Amino acid sequence: MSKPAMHNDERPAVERTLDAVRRDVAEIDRQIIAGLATRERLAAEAVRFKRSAADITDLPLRANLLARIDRQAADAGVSRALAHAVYNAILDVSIPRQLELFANRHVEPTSERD
Ligand SMILES: O=C(O)C(=O)C[C@]1(C(=O)O)C=C[C@@H](O)C=C1
Repeated sequence: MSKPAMHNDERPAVERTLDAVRRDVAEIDRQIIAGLATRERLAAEAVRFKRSAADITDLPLRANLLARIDRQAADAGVSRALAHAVYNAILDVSIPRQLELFANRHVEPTSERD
């Protein structure tokens, strides 16, 4: 896409309204939330393949994920600080949730007669 022509004061010649910018931001937020919902479902699905809680809290797994995120952030021009803050926040919620699902999977159903 070509850049809009600039005035001498460096503002775009065709100025968008703040409302238009906010609508675009809201659409990006919708996509982020939709992606997070899909990610949560996939993380829950991954629990089925875990043999122990340690498979979920595995530090090399987290380190590999963050290394991949670093590369993707660099390619996209996103700062490492933002990418790490976002993904550490995701994992800080996602891992305890996976552990909870794992624990529930391993609870034997109690007998109705007990
Ligand atoms: O890749 C896995 O095995 C997962 O369980 C997914 C996932 C993730 O949310 O990205 C979950 C927790 C791990 O520490 C790292 C990866």
